[in-house]
Amino acid sequence: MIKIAPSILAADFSCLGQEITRMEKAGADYIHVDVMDGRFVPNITIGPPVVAALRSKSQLLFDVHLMIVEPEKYIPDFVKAGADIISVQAETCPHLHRTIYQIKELGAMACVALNPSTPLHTLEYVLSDLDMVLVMTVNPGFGGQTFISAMLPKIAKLKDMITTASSQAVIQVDGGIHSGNIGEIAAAGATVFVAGSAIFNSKNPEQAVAGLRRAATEQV
Ligand SMILES: O=C(CO)[C@@H](O)[C@H](O)COP(=O)(O)O
Ligand SMILES: [Fe+2]
Repeated sequence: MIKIAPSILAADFSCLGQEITRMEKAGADYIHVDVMDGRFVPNITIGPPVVAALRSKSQLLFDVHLMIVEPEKYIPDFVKAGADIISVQAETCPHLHRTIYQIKELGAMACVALNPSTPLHTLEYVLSDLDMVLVMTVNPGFGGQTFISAMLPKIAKLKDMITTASSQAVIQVDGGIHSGNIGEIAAAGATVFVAGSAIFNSKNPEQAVAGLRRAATEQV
């Protein structure tokens, strides 16, 4: 039930293929791919050709987090490249319902990400259409930031909204997750955990993944 998704933003970009294989061997469930455009966030990372090149390196689900403006222009390319889950930031989607259905019609799982300051009611009328909701627990753009603890009540409130809406959506969290805080985040209702620094900066990624999973599972 608990899913651990290493973010390759913290990987060695000179050998991303090997880094992904290393994460699969370490017991990861998903590979989290952060796509940044230098416009929605002040950082630039990778695009569909890199995702396509990495696709053959792992059987794991590719969880592609789009931190880009006008994501609807690029979603088909990312799905073609091998994305299994596409997350769009709600702040970039004036036609959010349409974008969610664009993702689903292309055969990928649809997720909407919310910045820390974006209210949950943005999702009120689309919650039952979603496979996952991503609560950003840092302001997007960089790895290695500190978890914003005000997101704990937000996660708990989202969990209630999902139950009330009889939605199948699971709650993902991303930013500043480590073995010391994952328990309380799981207790609030999250089940999918993105972790970059906590896994890639560890000397033993297998132990890091197992430790995160154990600490989260104990609280569910
Ligand atoms: O989307 C983002 C940042 O914008 C994340 O996926 C980070 O890459 C997570 O890194 P850590 O906070 O775990 O180091
Ligand atoms: Fe991310």
